[in-house]
Amino acid sequence: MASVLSFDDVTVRRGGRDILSHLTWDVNDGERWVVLGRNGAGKTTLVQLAATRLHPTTGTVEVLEERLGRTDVFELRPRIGLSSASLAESIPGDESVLDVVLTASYGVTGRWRETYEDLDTERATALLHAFGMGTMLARTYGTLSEGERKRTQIARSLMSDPELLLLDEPAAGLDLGGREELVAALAEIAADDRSPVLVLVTHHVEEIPPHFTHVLLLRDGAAQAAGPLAEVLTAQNLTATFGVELEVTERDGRWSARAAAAGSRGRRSA
Ligand SMILES: Nc1ncnc2c1ncn2[C@@H]1O[C@H](COP(=O)(O)OP(=O)(O)OP(=O)(O)O)[C@@H](O)[C@H]1O
Repeated sequence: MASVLSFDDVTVRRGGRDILSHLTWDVNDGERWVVLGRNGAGKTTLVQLAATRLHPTTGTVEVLEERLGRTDVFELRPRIGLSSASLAESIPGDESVLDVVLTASYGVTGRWRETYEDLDTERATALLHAFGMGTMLARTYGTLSEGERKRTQIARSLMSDPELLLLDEPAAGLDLGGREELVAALAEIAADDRSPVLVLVTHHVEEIPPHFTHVLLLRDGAAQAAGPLAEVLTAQNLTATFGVELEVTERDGRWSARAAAAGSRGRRSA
């Protein structure tokens, strides 16, 4: 099975603190991972490493079998789809929806003098249709609702037909209907053998789409637990990860979690 991500004893130090600490994590072809952890656990830092936007302070990171520090990241980046808040912030408000997606072919945000083939335009249009944005191709990004922006960002992240797709909190800011539409769209991608390897960062187990296979639980920059969803997403592991006594249930591939009843509700451990 081909390795897609391989983190070996990875530490990232910032401001005198280890924000990722001795993390070892392997993602292989065909897998669909969820990364869960409370605020500040290091999830976005992990995505930045996987997206080749950041190098580890110590340890090694291999992305698509290329080792960071020994490879040209600009050649690697088109093979990786990324949807994140920091990338979204770099999209100009006056960019058309079609161009937001089209410009991913060159890994840029903001159309300038690049030339695009008809095939690129057709692919961008098809992706926007697939994410329910087909009637808004000419709208400017700045005029979209949060849900429409999120769908445009995901269409963009698929434009280069990536081998690895990183989605950092794609459901943040969506209403219930928007979240459910997104979860359904991601479930469809996850179920398709031709889809890239997926890594989805979230705070909420309710946002885990069906057909996801593995979970990494991060706490204080370290792996609390990692492995197949059904084995790892237990009340005990979630409680340790979030520092609150939690109960977890699964039905038809969807998960939910709530504070455990009787006495322990809302209590945080150190
Ligand atoms: N450049 C930096 N200098 C100092 N601290 C940093 C820097 N970047 C991130 N951090 C800290 O590292 C920790 C992990 O940040 P990160 O954004 O990876 O967490 P996260 O799990 O994505 O959090 P959230 O769920 O709140 O988005 C946080 O405490 C953050 O304040």
